[in-house]
Amino acid sequence: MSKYKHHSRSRKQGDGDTAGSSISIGSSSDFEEEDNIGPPKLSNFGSALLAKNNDTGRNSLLSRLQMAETMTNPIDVQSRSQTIYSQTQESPQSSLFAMNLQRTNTIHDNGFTNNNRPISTTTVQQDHDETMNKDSNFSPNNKLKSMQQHMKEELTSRYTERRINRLLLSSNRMNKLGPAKRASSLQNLEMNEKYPTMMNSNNNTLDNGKNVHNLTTKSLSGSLSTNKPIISPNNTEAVPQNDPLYDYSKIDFGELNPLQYLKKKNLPSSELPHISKIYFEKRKEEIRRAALRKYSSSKEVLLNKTKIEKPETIVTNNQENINKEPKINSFEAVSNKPRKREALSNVSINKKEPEHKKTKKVEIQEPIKTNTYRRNNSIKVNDIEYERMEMLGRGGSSKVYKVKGPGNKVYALKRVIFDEFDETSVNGFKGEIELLQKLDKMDRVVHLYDYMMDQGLLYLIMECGDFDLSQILQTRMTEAFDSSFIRYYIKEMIECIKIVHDSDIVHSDLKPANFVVVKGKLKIIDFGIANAVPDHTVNIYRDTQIGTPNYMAPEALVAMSEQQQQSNKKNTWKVGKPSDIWSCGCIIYQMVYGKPPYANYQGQSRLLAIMNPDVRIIFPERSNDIEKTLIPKTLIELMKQCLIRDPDKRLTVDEILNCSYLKPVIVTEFFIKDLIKNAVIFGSKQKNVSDDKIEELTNDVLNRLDEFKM
Ligand SMILES: Nc1ncnc2c1ncn2[C@@H]1O[C@H](COP(=O)(O)OP(=O)(O)OP(=O)(O)O)[C@@H](O)[C@H]1O
Repeated sequence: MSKYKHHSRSRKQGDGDTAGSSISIGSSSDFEEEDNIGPPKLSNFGSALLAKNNDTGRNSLLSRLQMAETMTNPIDVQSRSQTIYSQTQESPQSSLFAMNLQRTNTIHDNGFTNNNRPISTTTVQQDHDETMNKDSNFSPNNKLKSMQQHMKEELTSRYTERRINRLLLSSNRMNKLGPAKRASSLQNLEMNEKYPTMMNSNNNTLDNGKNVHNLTTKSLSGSLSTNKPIISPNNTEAVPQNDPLYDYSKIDFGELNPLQYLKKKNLPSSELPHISKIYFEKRKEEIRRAALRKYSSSKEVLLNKTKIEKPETIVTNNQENINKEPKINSFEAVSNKPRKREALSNVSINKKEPEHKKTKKVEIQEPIKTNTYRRNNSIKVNDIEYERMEMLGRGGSSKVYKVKGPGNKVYALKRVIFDEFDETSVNGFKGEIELLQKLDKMDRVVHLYDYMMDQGLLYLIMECGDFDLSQILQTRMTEAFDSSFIRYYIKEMIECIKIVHDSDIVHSDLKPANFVVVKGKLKIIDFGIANAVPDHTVNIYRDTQIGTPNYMAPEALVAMSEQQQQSNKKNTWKVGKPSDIWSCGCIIYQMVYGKPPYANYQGQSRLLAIMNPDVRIIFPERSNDIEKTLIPKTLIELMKQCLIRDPDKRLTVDEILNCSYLKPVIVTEFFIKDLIKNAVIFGSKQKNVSDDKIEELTNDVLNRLDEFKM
């Protein structure tokens, strides 16, 4: 505020001064940039003093002397001197100007001379003459030139200092500039090299005198232009500036985080982003090394188990493998060649083997790194190129794409990311491939054409479906209850499960999304946590994954929860074919009422509700939609029979397929009339009809039904 006042005041005074109104020190092109970022400009009056009679627009004592000569009123002189005094408090240039005035011993801060004499033209002239006399070598012109030169240097020094200050504070921003801007910033820095002595002398005052940097001009510009380390005097360690070749191991953070390190080494806060970057680079490296160690040991274990033929490549290529990690977020594959046909021939499931001794036959083939293939939307799986068309869906750790293969044939490509170091998940996927292979000839299981497994990525090339059952149910949500639709899809679904159960496999994660319609037929697509049931065993114990809680059977959840409580035991739980029937019951329930039985419970309470026998499932008589259609009793009965808590009492797939809801008898009107007529005639002759007689009659009617079916 005061600055503004003085400034305007000097301007006003300068208004009457021809030089002051038109000349300013900032008018030179050299300083144009400073309009925005440089130090405050001199007042017009000060500018005039410095600039008048100088063709290049620079400072001139002559102008000051000339002005002093024109001043006849001492008060005028005093007020102008006060203005100068005020300026010395406000801006570096003004203070510089005052310094120069002091050097000449002519005008003192308060408008008085050193001897406390009021300033007058005579005083100025006198002092001037005295000065001239002290140094006989100094002609007035020489002195003026020398002063001009000195003031120019001082100004440049201050200007440079400010620039360096700013650059230090924004040095981290430099790194974010584009090449062009960075180059221009560096150009500005180059001038600093012209004044190394000045810069050295100003070093200690940088950064508000907090003694944080003490950089030399050379080290700064050098570091920024050549990416060499900045060296702090308090810090013997160097801070590399984006130097890719810099050995980060030189910096030892110890237990410190970047901020603590910064403080300990007394580095400026502007270095924090850079230090942090180095810190995280180091951390990343450490993690990589740890992963490498784990990778080596896991691979060794895996090799022993799966008898991989070329173990030496794993060991020798460890570093290489890590560097060539596939990018998991893109549709890219590390194209390896796992000799798929050989792998498939290895697939065989020995049902006789006890569960704990079961050996996985699908082997991970060592990658042959000659065949990497990436092109836009294309991917090669075992040397066959597929072009991505659209995404079909995604699962917990997978994405499924519709792709076009040789001869424009359409396939589903499932790309799964898994932890290659986690033996359980590796085995899980191998198990899924085995099951798909085992059921390959079956009509109700999606066909697996090819697969490729390597380095945490699994690719499955499968038969492509049009929709999955969850999508179908979703679109039906808004429509009224339709018994024919429900009957059709229950039948389709149970046909799929029958294939699985007949192969002594328990799926254990049945849900609508795991069925797709392929050319009008429902098929199972997913065997993520399925497993083969050993002979003569009803239930098997599964480890690893949990199914989808909405559709999970109570016994599976109870067993799992018991296992969890015994922390020393493995996290396993019991599933059997009846568990799949429960899941089917839940899916049928969703078809009828729009959501699975326990859908109204959320999270943990849903699991508890499923496990709790006191929480009974309600089977409303009418549908949930606006029409409130009466639900066929046979359908309600079917649901109830699937959702019995006792697994042994649940229906089997064959029983479901033969249930009266799925095998309804539709008769003609004539049949009903005939039946009633016969019943009345028979009743009129009989006083009482025994239960046995009714049973006999019923069977008779049923046996003749085929004749009367519509
Ligand atoms: N062969 C296929 N044809 C058409 N769509 C498919 C096919 N395979 C999968 N999808 C779609 O991709 C979705 C996810 O597939 P999938 O269930 O196999 O993944 P996932 O990782 O095993 O899922 P989750 O682990 O949740 O069961 C499916 O719900 C389906 O919509």
